[in-house]
Amino acid sequence: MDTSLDKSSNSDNTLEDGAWMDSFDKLLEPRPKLRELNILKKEVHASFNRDSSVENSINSKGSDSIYLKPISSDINEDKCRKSSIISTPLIHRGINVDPFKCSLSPIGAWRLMYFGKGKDASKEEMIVGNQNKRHLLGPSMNSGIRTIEFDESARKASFQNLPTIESSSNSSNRCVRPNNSKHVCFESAIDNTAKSSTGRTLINPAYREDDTRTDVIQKRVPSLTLQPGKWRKSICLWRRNQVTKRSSSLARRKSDKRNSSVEFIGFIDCVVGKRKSIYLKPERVSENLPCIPDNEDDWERRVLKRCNQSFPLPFEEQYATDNLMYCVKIGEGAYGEVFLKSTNRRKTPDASSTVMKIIPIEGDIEVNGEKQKTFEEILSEVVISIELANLRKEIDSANITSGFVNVKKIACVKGKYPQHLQKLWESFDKEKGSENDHPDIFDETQIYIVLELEFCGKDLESFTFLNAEQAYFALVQVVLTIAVAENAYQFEHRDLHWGNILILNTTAKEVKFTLGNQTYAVPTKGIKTTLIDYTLSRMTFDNCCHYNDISCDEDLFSASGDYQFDIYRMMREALRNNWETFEPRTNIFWISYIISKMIEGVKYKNTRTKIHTTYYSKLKNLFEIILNLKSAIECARYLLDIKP
Ligand SMILES: Nc1ncnc2c1ncn2[C@@H]1O[C@H](COP(=O)(O)OP(=O)(O)OP(=O)(O)O)[C@@H](O)[C@H]1O
Repeated sequence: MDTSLDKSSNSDNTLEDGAWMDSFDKLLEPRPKLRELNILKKEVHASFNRDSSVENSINSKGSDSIYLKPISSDINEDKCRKSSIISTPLIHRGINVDPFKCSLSPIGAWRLMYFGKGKDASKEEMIVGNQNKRHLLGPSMNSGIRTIEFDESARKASFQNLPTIESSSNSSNRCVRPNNSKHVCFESAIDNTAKSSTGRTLINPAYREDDTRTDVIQKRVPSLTLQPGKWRKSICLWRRNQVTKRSSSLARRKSDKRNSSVEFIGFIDCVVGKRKSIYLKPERVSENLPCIPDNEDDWERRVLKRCNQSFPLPFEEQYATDNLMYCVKIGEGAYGEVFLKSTNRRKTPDASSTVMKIIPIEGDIEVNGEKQKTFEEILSEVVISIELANLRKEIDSANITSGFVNVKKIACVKGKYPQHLQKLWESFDKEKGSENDHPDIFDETQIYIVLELEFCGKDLESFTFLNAEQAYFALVQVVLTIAVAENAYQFEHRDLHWGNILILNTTAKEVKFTLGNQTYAVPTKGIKTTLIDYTLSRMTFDNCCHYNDISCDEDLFSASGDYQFDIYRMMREALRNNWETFEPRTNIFWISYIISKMIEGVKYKNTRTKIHTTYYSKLKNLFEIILNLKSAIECARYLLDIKP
């Protein structure tokens, strides 16, 4: 085997495909077929040995890797680098160049068998391409070979319900292929740990083998590696990328008579689930009826009522330049744009600033690769946002909290995107790069919902705590906030990752909560926490259950890269994939995740003090028992030491 590389004579310092193979290897070689399918990147190069493929997979920065890169950080990649390297580094083999340009390993995470064998080979590859588990082609962060068996009925089920993948950890690692089923073998993991962003590992007692809850873990096969925190945009981008690849590859294959019968199954229709609202009145529960008749005008009327309007107002007038003197774009989602309106010339955000989320709705054109939301779909988000914000108003004196983001105003506007907002969009694009469509795509008929929210500070991921005591009391605030909403509205947040907990410094000494008519004052320790983003949330309001049906979102349930992605699977298991069900344990799962982040993940200024050590131990002890609790209310009682 010739491993020599002449850097000077060839800028592409890679071996010829197949250079490392002997004749037997060549017989079994699946890669040309994979490349044809566009499953494997064309620029994947042969590795020196099988295990070095992991290096191959992590040395690329530029290619369209299955690792979804954050806009601003490489944490995920670094973490993979730390945890996945299993081979001899090139340097130890006396090679001082980096011949590997790809980020997707040809061998490492997958051990594909039965490719390229006999007449049926191409057919079989198509079926692999058809699997909803297509993204399993990613390098696993963990080790251990699993045998995965796909047959036709299992494949269908995988679109509807729980994963169809069965663990065969007790059986041999070899696949045996009966005539009528398709088998794919690849490396995967049964990961019973919570991984920190620093790459260290927290073992959660709930994941021990003897616990029935390990079913959750046994069933899942992590594959799509996501950046911890905000996942929606990454998953959307990844899906768009996959769809583009697949449609061009499908077009190619359609022109190929031999394979013309093979079709891909669409999979981008369920990006963040489907928002639903159903009646819970006893006589209507069994019918699962929508809260209001399926009449488009009625949905619009309801949204407008929530906006205190009877028709959409002109966008340009409502958000005129004069009202937006100190405005800047601060973020974006697949749903739309986020601007910050400050009250001072320096545009420094404070509690008087307003965050404006501008969401185009009802239009025919796709925005950021997505269909626009309808009045029907936006209604329940509007209702949840308003009612949770109203919990601060003491309307219901039994349950009071200011822990949910305050909604200053919701407006429904119509027209072209105002020029000055377009300019702010362009400045953001220039400085940070936007993945969204330019807002000049909207014409005068476009309708938008503008959510004006109180500015609530930095998210948990970027905040630096003084010490663990401050973090502990932040946790108490979060738990009480959820507990109050749980009590008032059977609320479950369902997506409480560290990007959705905001923290602002405060001079107030304490923050009050009323939970079931009892008022508690929690020390702030100088900070106030606020929860945002109810896209996946569930609540019962006015006999109506508002929830997001993500039962078919296989990609989200297959994601890995952080304990966060186990939580989606744990919720699915607890809810038996019926997302309208009230199951307050989902709140406990997220509290467990937040504690894990406070133990490993968040930043602390002073870690050498006694107070830090004391509260750090408290967090660790709490992490040990948290999954034994059944609701945020029970957790609040536990933290406040209240007897039930
Ligand atoms: N009330 C608020 N105060 C301060 N910052 C906010 C507030 N609401 C949102 N942000 C910030 O604005 C940015 C966009 O937030 P948002 O939650 O709407 O988008 P996202 O969650 O990234 O999108 P998606 O819902 O698609 O995941 C984030 O950086 C978030 O921290």
